[in-house]
Amino acid sequence: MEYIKFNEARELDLILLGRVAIDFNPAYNEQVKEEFKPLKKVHMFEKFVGGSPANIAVGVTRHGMKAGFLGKVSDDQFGEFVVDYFNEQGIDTSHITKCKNGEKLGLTFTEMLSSSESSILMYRNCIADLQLSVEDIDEEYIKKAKAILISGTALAESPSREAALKAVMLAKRNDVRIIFDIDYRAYNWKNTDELSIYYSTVAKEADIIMGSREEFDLTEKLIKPGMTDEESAALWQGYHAAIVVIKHGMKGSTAYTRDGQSFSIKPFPVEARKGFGGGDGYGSGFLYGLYQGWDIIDCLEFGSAEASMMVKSNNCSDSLPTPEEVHAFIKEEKEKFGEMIARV
Ligand SMILES: Nc1ncnc2c1ncn2[C@@H]1O[C@H](COP(=O)(O)OP(=O)(O)O)[C@@H](O)[C@H]1O
Ligand SMILES: O=C(O)C[C@@H](O)[C@H](O)C(=O)COP(=O)(O)O
Repeated sequence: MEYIKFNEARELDLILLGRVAIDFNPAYNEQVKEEFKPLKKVHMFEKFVGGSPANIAVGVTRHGMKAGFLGKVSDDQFGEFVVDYFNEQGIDTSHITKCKNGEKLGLTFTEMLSSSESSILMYRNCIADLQLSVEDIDEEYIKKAKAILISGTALAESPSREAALKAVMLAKRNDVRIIFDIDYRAYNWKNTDELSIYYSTVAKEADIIMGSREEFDLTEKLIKPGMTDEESAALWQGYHAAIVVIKHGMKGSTAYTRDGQSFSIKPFPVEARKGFGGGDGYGSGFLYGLYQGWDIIDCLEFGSAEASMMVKSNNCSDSLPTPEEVHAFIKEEKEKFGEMIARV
């Protein structure tokens, strides 16, 4: 069954709007192998493009999809690094603009303490990505896409907040599907009421909503706190959502479809290097499957496999796999652990 219809005539599969940053992760390669250790003890870091929507842009592009990015970068070498990297990947950068008042890209230092403990130290003062403004949102560009993905971080502050809401409104009137990745990062928000106001505004318009249980709780705070997954899915499907994906970390995740069905998947067991990057691998893989017209359970399996591959890796962007690599990973895991390893 087809749950979502994309306008096939559109040149871009997906425009992603929001956060792009720089990740500095403890170096880990054949020459320099930093073991798990506290951040203060790390001597060498590797630099990667980071930030959830930027990572998903890389992920879907590795899968052969055509993506564009709507965002703001710093007017310095880190900004150039992002644009160069995106160009090398084949991401359309025509609507990435430079900040004019010295705002800087966010810097993220990831601490990897053990396979189940990781955290991030963020430098986000005078931040570039939240400078995206309504002038940057061009209707002609939005019209080129089958769908737009809004990352919740973009709603944290003005002017980015209005830019994201404008993009949603223009998508709506131009037959562009809206994907809302709640992408909650506490450090961006002043209080949880604001968060519920803006998250729920976008969730009401979205065709697909993806988030963790905690993220749905935050979104629903001023509507009806304490809902079950089934109640949340029904709430958003009462607006526009055709698919609501609710994640419970290592316990697995479920996609609720508008016809009242639900499909669940578990993570593939791996030795994780960090918790970050799982959500972006999951999003990239799930959306790829959906664009291929696969059954929802296959989209979920693909997303879950890609998530597991990403938590195992040392970064959240550069290691995003090709479809062939994800298929090979799934095959290997099934040979080791059985056909139903991730399926519930
Ligand atoms: N330690 C792990 N091992 C395998 N898969 C994992 C692990 N941690 C997370 N994942 C996968 O990554 C997905 C997204 O992780 P989650 O923590 O829910 O989101 P986010 O990365 O957005 O915070 C999970 O649904 C799961 O499939
Ligand atoms: O920007 C961040 O919050 C952390 C980054 O290190 C990372 O690039 C990221 O965004 C990971 O997102 P996730 O896949 O949702 O964990």
